[in-house]
Amino acid sequence: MSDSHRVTLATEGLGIRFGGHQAVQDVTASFRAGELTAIVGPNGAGKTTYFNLISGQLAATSGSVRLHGQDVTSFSAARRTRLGIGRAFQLTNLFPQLSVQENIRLAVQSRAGVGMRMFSVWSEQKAVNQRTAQILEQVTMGPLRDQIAATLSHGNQRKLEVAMLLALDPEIFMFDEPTAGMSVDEVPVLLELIHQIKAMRDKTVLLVEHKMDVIGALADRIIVLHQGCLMADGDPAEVMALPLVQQAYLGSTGVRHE
Ligand SMILES: Nc1ncnc2c1ncn2[C@@H]1O[C@H](COP(=O)(O)OP(=O)(O)OP(=O)(O)O)[C@@H](O)[C@H]1O
Repeated sequence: MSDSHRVTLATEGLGIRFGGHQAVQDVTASFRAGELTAIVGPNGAGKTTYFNLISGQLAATSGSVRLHGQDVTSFSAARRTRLGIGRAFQLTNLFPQLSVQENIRLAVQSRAGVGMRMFSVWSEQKAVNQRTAQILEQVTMGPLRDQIAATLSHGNQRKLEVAMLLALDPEIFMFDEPTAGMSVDEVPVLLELIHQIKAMRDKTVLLVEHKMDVIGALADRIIVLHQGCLMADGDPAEVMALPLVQQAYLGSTGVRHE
């Protein structure tokens, strides 16, 4: 099997119960390098909870999460991050009082573990500076490098968050409604960034998304959750055409409920 199609992440019978409510139930799915999977479903279907179970923000009450076959279900979120599960949080990863450049620099340093080897501080700092400049350019935020993160527009804050995730260079990228709250003209740049990540071929991308145009532009595959259960999994066009999905996700009128 080529490297870009190997399974990197999998959930087996994954579930969580909150008191009497089974928010996610018996979800078995595997995700491959070079593939972007959109996770869709009506409000309250369990999409964010499924994400939380994968990234470790929530502890599963049944089933397992596997990274390259290793069972990481009992690992903390921080440990999963170190192993390569990277999640863009809705702006909670930013340091609001630092500049764009300083934010990215911190993420690059964190990835590189700078400071551990004093004898090579100079060359490490040079490498950090180069990588920071490269990411600033990639996310087209060069002109904003000295702006304080808290003063950025919402769209640019979301972009900075993706930039920081890029700097951390995880193997698994998880995005939960990355374009939420963005203005129409801010959306294409972010989609292009996610497209670039997918085009790296060795990254596995998971995307929780409501907007059909975003899904259409990016998804190789769609997973549908409904009342916590996996209802469909497959090719986007085929999955969205299923009567079951049309009814549950789009509603009988064909209009999605935001
Ligand atoms: N910490 C929690 N405690 C209790 N119930 C919870 C908790 N987190 C989520 N739930 C419940 O689990 C269900 C799934 O919620 P979740 O946020 O995962 O849905 P979602 O598909 O992401 O919805 P949306 O599209 O509205 O974001 C909901 O009924 C929600 O109320």
